[in-house]
Amino acid sequence: MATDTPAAPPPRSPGPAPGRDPAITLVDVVKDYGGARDGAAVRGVNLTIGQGEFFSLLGPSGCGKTTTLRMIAGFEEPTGGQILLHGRDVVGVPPNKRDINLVFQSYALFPHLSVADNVAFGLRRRRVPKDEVHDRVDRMLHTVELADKADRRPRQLSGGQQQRVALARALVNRPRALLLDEPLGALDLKLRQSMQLELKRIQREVGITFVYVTHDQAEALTMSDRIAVLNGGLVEQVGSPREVYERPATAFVAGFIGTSNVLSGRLATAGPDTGTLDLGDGQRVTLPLPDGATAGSPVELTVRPEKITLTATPPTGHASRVRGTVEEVVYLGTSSSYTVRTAAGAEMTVFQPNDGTATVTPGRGDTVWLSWATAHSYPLAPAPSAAPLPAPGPDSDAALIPR
Ligand SMILES: Nc1ncnc2c1ncn2[C@@H]1O[C@H](COP(=O)(O)OP(=O)(O)OP(=O)(O)O)[C@@H](O)[C@H]1O
Repeated sequence: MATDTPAAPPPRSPGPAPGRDPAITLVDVVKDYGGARDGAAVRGVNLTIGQGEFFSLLGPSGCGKTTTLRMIAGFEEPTGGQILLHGRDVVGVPPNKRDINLVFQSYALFPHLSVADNVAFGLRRRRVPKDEVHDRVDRMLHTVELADKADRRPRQLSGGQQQRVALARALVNRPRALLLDEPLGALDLKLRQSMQLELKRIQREVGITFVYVTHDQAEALTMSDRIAVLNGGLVEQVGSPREVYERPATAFVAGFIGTSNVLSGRLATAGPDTGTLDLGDGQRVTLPLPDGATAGSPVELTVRPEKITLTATPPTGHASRVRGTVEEVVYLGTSSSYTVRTAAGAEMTVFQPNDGTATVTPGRGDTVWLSWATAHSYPLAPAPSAAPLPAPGPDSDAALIPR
């Protein structure tokens, strides 16, 4: 890993989704519960979530996903920054006045009520006319494909079906946005995967903005229009699933989403569009030139394991080529994973499809060459840091709260 700062940050796509009006905007949002040894839970988050977008907050445990969601819902107040719902600042507005619904992992259905009555509950409480309640519940149960289970009690349903009732109950109120906090966390893998596609279909059908919290990168990639990757209370990148996977902005994003190889060094040559790291012995790594980088600049880059080709002899044609020794081979069915120690001492992972196209199938201890195209080297930016808090004034407590 480089100790110096790499040359230039790649774009982080922080703006609103193209072609959509903003539904939820977070401006420099901070949440400090106080007393935490490692600082605030949320340290300055800026996001614009578009109307009708399926937007995920993705990150490891403790990165601030739930806190961010609860602040949007109004169950927590930020200690700094602004939260706008459809352009209106809602800091201080109670949850039931925000036109937003929240769905949790625990379904909290009423056990003594039928499925239909569970879904109708909120509408009846708001004294919506009887016929309208009937129509809306009926339509919603069709949307979640539970029309034939309308008279059942929750305990007579599977976990996935109960979660769909919870979803129908939230959606029947026609909130302007639905916030979902790991709603599939309690389901087994197969059911979770089918519910992911189901949720996506329902979201598309109802057209409501979904903000979805998950620590599961595969889940976020499957369902989202865009993903915000959080780490330590800060957003490291916002982008489409393809963008965050193919063009991770930081080493954290590259490592958190899928498997990646991170390499670093100083540019031997730079320009006009390509930079080269010279590893000696005929080995080199080429990359698209980061903005402002010149010969001698430190760079950090990532390359995905499936973009790398293995050969027994030095390859021709590919811009990047590195020699190494195979340390581990794992057969994964559709592909094999190779762990390779490079001549420079770095550990790299390579995936090769088991479809007959691989030119070599080396074993442990074999010398191999790794090669890939320049475009598959992606330059990384340093991790973001929290915006500095304003210095407190000499006699003002309020100055301690950045707002
Ligand atoms: N009510 C609270 N009081 C004090 N600290 C809190 C409170 N709620 C959360 N935290 C702390 O804030 C940080 C972020 O928590 P948060 O629940 O937002 O993370 P998360 O990303 O949702 O994690 P997980 O995936 O484990 O739910 C953690 O360090 C957590 O311990």
